[in-house]
Amino acid sequence: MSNKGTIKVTGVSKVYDNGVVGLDNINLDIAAGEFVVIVGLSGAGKSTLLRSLNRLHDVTEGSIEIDGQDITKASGKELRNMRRNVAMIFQNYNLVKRATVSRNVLSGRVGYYGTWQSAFGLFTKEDQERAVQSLTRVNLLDKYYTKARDLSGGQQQRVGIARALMQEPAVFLADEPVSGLDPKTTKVVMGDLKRLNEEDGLTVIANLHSIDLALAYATRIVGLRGGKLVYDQPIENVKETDFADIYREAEVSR
Ligand SMILES: Nc1ncnc2c1ncn2[C@@H]1O[C@H](COP(=O)(O)OP(=O)(O)OP(=O)(O)O)[C@@H](O)[C@H]1O
Repeated sequence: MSNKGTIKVTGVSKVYDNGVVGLDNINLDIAAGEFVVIVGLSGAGKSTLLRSLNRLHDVTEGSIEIDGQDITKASGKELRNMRRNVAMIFQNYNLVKRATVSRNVLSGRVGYYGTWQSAFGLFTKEDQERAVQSLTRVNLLDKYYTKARDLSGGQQQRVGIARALMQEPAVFLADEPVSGLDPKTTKVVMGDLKRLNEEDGLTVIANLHSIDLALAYATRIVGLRGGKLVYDQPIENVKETDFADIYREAEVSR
């Protein structure tokens, strides 16, 4: 089996410019195809960890190997290639609201094009076909020509998933992907993520606020508190009572 989709976080700390410690010496080894849910109080460092994994921001210390390559040291073309491999969906979807669904989905492909090609929207036939396939996988092909702003929140998030799929990633980061969605829509979005995880072997790492969702979808649960990793167990070992400790206030005020 290839190691596509493995992540090795070693001694990672992140101190923001204002001195706030976002992450404090995180060590984490994730195998390809895991569905890791990160839980913890607001401010525990969950988003900081996700944003470090695709280098949306730099870390202060430590290394993050994706498929054996350290993304914290990569630059230029190498970094662009690594970023393609690590797709992300966001709490607020980050779609271009006035653009069509197809245009939003195709934009997931820009990492494969030069600047001028993507500026003029010169996407190849293959990529247009790829967009059709991505939308089909989230069951939204009928919205191909619809403007993103005319979709419900759940549909917008699924467009976000289709857009992320265009990168052909091995790793899928989901930063609170279902907050604000009703229970039924939440199930559809989480179901899409789980299906991609199981069918394509995508490594999924999701920040979630709901313990029930964490228990329902994760193969492994990681707990953060005050920027530190305080819990890391495969789902078989997780007891509901474990969460009380993860959700305890961090002792050190930051
Ligand atoms: N850009 C920033 N500049 C300074 N401090 C920041 C920045 N982003 C986050 N922080 C701080 O870093 C810590 C971790 O924040 P982070 O957003 O990672 O937490 P979180 O667990 O994702 O919280 P939430 O569940 O509310 O999204 C918090 O103390 C936060 O205030």
